[in-house]
Amino acid sequence: MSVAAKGAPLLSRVVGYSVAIANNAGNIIRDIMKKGELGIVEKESAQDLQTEADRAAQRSIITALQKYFPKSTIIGEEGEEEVKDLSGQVFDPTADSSVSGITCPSHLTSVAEEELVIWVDPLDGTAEYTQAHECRISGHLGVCKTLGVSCESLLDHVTVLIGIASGGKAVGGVIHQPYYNYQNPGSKLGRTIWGIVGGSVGGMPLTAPPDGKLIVTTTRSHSSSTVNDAIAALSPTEVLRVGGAGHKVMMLLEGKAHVYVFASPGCKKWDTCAPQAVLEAAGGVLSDIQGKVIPYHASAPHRNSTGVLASAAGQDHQAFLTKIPQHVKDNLKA
Ligand SMILES: O=P(O)(O)O[C@H]1[C@H](O)[C@@H](O)[C@H](OP(=O)(O)O)[C@@H](O)[C@H]1O
Ligand SMILES: [Mg+2]
Ligand SMILES: [Mg+2]
Ligand SMILES: [Mg+2]
Repeated sequence: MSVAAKGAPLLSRVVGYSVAIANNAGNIIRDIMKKGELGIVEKESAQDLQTEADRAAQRSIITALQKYFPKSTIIGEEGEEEVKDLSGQVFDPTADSSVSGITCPSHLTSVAEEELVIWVDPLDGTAEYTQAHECRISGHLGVCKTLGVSCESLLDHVTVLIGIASGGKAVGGVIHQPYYNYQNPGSKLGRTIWGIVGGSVGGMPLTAPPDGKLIVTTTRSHSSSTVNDAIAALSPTEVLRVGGAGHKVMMLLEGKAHVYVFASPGCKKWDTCAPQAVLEAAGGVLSDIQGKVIPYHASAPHRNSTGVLASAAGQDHQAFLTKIPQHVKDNLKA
């Protein structure tokens, strides 16, 4: 059923419109990088930056969601003030009928707008976005001398996250990756995956990670002894250190990693709500490092102070949890 269809469940419409809204935010993010005026400001620290792309993407996402779902509660990473200066333009998602096949499980078909809490991360991977920009203005080509990876590849860590919660649970989500396909100049950039837990998932093919290996994906910029102890306890065959909470979960969905381990209080509800919903729609699991469900009520603390553990579909999440050392779990108390 098309999301525009009158009888479509509200949750299906929110997911369907959010795909178009996230794709539009991806255009804004790419345009600002192209113009090269990022307007970088520090938030809590020099490691916690915000760019004009974060602000403009958030304005476009939240004003559109507010217009079409005014009774829902919308929480964006970049706070209230970043939404105020409206240029009067509100993106219209209803014209985009590219999304089809969204199915909603019976227990979610009657969810009311007032029950929805929408967690928005307008640009996940700001550090990688700004580093790629720095590389460009300093004329780096190919492998970046300071980073040891190709500067352009950092752009692949950037995602736009729109997560939908009902009853404090992640139930729907959209992950847009604006620089997907950057390796093929001239090709269409960007891809978007969406899902409803217990319903359908779509937008990109799902691939299981390889047998006979255990590939862990984790932080590239917030390591600690606790983070590394948790990783070592799983005896991985490979560790991929990358940016972006959304990007790490995409790696689980496309078979590049078996598990995402982040034994640190670094990420927030807007980093995990959308990835959790899409991952669980695809058969995976996301919990905190103790194995507890992450709450997404409007009044939930924004910080995920007890870490993140996410397993690809078909992996034994409980077995991973059992291997996490007790001192790691003790270090990450709520
Ligand atoms: O939206 P941003 O601020 O880029 O989100 C951050 C997360 O908050 C942070 O936890 C992630 O840290 P790691 O790279 O160490 O996983 C960062 O990548 C972004 O997702
Ligand atoms: Mg984020
Ligand atoms: Mg962000
Ligand atoms: Mg941020």
